[in-house]
Amino acid sequence: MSDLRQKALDYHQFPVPGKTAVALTKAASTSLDLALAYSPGVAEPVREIAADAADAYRYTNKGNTVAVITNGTAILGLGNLGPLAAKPVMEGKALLFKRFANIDATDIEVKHRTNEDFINTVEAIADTFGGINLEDIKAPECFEIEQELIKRCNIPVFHDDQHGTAIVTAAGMLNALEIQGKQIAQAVFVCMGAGAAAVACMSLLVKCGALRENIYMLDRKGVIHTRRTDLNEYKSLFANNTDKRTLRDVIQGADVFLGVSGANVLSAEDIELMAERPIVFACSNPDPEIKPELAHAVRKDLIMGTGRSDYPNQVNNVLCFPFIFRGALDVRARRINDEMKLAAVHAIASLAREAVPAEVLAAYPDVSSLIFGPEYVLPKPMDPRLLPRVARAVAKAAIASGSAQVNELPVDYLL
Ligand SMILES: O=C([O-])CC(=O)C(=O)O
Ligand SMILES: [Mg+2]
Repeated sequence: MSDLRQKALDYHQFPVPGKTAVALTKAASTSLDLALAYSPGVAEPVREIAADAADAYRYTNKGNTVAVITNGTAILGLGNLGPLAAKPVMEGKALLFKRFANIDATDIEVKHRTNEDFINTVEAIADTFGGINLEDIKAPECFEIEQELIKRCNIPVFHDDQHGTAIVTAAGMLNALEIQGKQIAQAVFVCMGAGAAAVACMSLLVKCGALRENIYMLDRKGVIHTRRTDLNEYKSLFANNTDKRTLRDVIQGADVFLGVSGANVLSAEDIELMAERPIVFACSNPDPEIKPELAHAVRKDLIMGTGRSDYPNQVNNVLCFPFIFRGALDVRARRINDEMKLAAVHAIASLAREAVPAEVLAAYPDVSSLIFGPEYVLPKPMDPRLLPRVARAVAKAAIASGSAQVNELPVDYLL
């Protein structure tokens, strides 16, 4: 592990500090180039945009940019370490936007006093960009911040830790349920954790057909039930009218455990109590709610996913955010709505059912085969089919649902 630590620090430090830089897309060698790029030529697009704001998409980089914005209050699973400490993660998201979807992302770390200050700051700069990816903002503030910014901005605002995570979780869950021979409307879910990812995952699974009364969500105080008086409005959405109070009470007979909480909170004895053919997504990073080795030792009929890249079935929002923004930007979507999110879920899920090209296998030399089944319920991040499939599905859904401002895709779009 200390080897990885030094490698990671060196990776970030050399040959230049950080992970991203600005590149020019136009010639800037001659005096004519400069006369076009800057004074006097630059005045022409200025006049066009002043007359019609939509021309910003035509004459500037707006339509291919995303701002990755945080306040550093919930950095990965590391906690509230402040905006500056979040910068490597935000640069990392920018790297992934560029690497997987050729989107130019800018990281922005905001220091603020009140939530209103944060919202005002983001609103004030939003028109610069084609979209806003909110990242690593703690619950429950993240809910209000996102909802308010969606209202105030004309571009998509998407809290990745809620919806990116939820979309990938739902895609993997639909596949895992099918492999285990379970119907989503009959499945009993235990969700350990009640933060941004938990609320978003369970809300999206309800939209995919899960029944609210079959969901038991737990926070630090235990099961979230209708007689609790300490719940915020987001947790209240999942208050179950039940006498069950503890993880042990609800895990008995459960079909699914989703962990978005902390390390080692699920025991082997808990897993033994689950229904036949259970599904466990233990997504806490870096240490899951239960180690896969321990879970498999007690249940041979289990499908297991984690947030980690060194086990099968990695549930990580990188399978979603570059591609959902690609599709949204390409049709100038005003919002990322439920139709677009569900289109992403189904595009990601269906890709895992198809044969994997040799280049994907080559990118994962440690795995011998990637065939739809208990060890492969989600595509791999390096799968080049993710970009065209997910972006196309999202763009089409944006057009069909009335969120797009460009209502036709080129016939060869992303082919
Ligand atoms: O960065 C990741 O790997 C996933 C993520 O958004 C988080 O943990 O906050
Ligand atoms: Mg995050």
